[in-house]
Amino acid sequence: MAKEEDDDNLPDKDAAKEFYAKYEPKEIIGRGVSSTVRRCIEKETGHEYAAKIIDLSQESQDGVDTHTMRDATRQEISILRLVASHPYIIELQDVFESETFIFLVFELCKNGELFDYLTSVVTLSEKKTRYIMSWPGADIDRSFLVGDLAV
Ligand SMILES: Nc1ncnc2c1ncn2[C@@H]1O[C@H](COP(=O)(O)OP(=O)(O)OP(=O)(O)O)[C@@H](O)[C@H]1O
Repeated sequence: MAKEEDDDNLPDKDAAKEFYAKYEPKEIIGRGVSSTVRRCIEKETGHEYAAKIIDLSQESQDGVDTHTMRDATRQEISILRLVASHPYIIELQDVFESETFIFLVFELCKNGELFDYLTSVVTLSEKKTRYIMSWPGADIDRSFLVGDLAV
C-alpha cells in the first residue's frame, strides 16, 4: 500500500480508546512529515478541533527511532503548554498517548496556510518589479514576464 493510503487509515480504536471516546475524527486537513491532521468533533460539545495524529511505529519513521520521536513530541507538548493562552499561538487542547501513536488536539484554524494567504494578498508594485527586472540575469524571459504584467 502507498504511504499516503497508509496514513489515511485511522489508528486502531484499541490503540487510543480515550481519544475516540471523546472525539469523532473526520476528514484529513493536512499532513506533516510524520503526522496526519484531521478535523475532529468533540462529542460532548460539538466543537471542531484539529487532531494531529503522530505515528510512532518504527516502519513509519524514516530512520528516526520511536523513542527519539516520542521525546521530541513530548518536548513540543511542554513548549506549547508553556506558551498556552498566548493570542498568536495555537491552543493545545488535549493530548493522548498510546504505544504507537500520539494525538495532539489543537484549536482548528479555518483560514488555511499563512503562506497561501500571503501569496494571495502580496503583490509587487510596478516600481518594485522594474527594480527586480534590472537585476543581472533578470532579463531572461523578460518579454514573457512583461507580457504577463501587461495583461
Ligand atoms: N490546528 C490546525 N488547524 C488547521 N489545520 C492544521 C492545524 N494544524 C495543522 N494543520 C494542517 O496540517 C498541516 C501539517 O501540520 P503541521 O504543520 O503541524 O505538521 P508538521 O509540523 O509539518 O509535521 P511534523 O510535526 O509531522 O513534522 C499544516 O500544514 C496544516 O495544513
